[in-house]
Amino acid sequence: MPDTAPVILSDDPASFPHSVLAERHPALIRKVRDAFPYGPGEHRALDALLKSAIEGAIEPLDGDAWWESWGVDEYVGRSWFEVPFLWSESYFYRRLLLAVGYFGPGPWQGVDPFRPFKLAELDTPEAAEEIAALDRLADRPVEEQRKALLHGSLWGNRADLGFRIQANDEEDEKAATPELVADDSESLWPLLTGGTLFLVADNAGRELIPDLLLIDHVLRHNSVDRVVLHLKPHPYYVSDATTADTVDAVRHLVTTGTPAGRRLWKAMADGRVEPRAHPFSCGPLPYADMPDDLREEFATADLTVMKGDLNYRRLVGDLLWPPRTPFTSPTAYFPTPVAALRTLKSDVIVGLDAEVEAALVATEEQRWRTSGTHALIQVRGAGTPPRTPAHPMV
Ligand SMILES: O=P(O)(O)OC[C@H]1O[C@](O)(CO)[C@@H](O)[C@@H]1O
Repeated sequence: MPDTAPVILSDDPASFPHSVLAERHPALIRKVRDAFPYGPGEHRALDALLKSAIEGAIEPLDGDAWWESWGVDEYVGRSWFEVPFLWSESYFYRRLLLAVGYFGPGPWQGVDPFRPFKLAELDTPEAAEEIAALDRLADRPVEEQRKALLHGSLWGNRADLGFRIQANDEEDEKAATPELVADDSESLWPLLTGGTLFLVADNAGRELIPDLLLIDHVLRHNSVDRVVLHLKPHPYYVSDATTADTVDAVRHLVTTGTPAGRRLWKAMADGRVEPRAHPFSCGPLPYADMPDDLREEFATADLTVMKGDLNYRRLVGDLLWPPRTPFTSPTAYFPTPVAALRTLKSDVIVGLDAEVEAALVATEEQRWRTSGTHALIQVRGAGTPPRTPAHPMV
């Protein structure tokens, strides 16, 4: 199997990355503009960002030491579409926050432009049903509870706990298994037998609620001593969870009378659930390039669970790997056993069986890669020696 693969760019107008930059980003600027009564200065900055993102070039982020270390100077002057997709998407969110004055100083400093969307998610009937389903789950055998909670966390807002509990085993297989293109969950549970779990969170709202319920479960039933919850230090990719979003989610569980809410609140107070927010979590690079302090921190985990599509891209590299590349290969550098729970929303994929890939291509051509209708649970246990892979820059 190859050690590396082509970096995903956005320069092909027929590609998924191109549509993200050319269509989703402008639509997001419109949404944010409509959600707040920003003043003329912010509107002008958003206009300038829109123009730059579509027809302009990468500009310096003056005085930003992190972004300088992440290669901004190297890309200045190049089209957003010609630099790695992973890099340009992150750069977009940085520029968006700058445009709305998030980093201040000024009246909009610290005002999360995505907060209204994240809060709205907590008040949906689907979120209420998911919490209600927990009561019904409480009487089930622990194995059934953990499977339902794992799948609730995996599918985030798509396949709720209600669905998992109501379906009997046969229906469950029929409805869920074909959607899972890889399922290493049997290797996951033995890794969750004690010590420290690092969970690298993805989205707030209806994804974070099941993540928190899973955390509560492994603290109670899997002898996990401590969970380090990696969050974003500031708003990112619209719905990514920050500490403030986590507090909103735990408070929501408490105010809806969910017993897990009180337990999680207490676990945060006594340090068994510890939020972390490293600047690299909003960086535009793969985890293979993480700084030494973060690598050393991850190395203290007994297991790291990466949630979501973006974390997957950063874990294996945002590269066009042959889909049958073993998951163990591009993750071998990671300092701990690592698991990915991800719905497929971008072109990157590794660890597929030949038959699974053939069936997906036969029925959907390449749409399965980005449609969000498939998911995976992939695990690399202990025993694969860490190494430093080559992640090419463009
Ligand atoms: O929330 P998730 O699962 O990380 O998904 C984010 C994904 O959405 C996209 O930004 C596309 O909209 C992908 O590029 C990215 O990987």
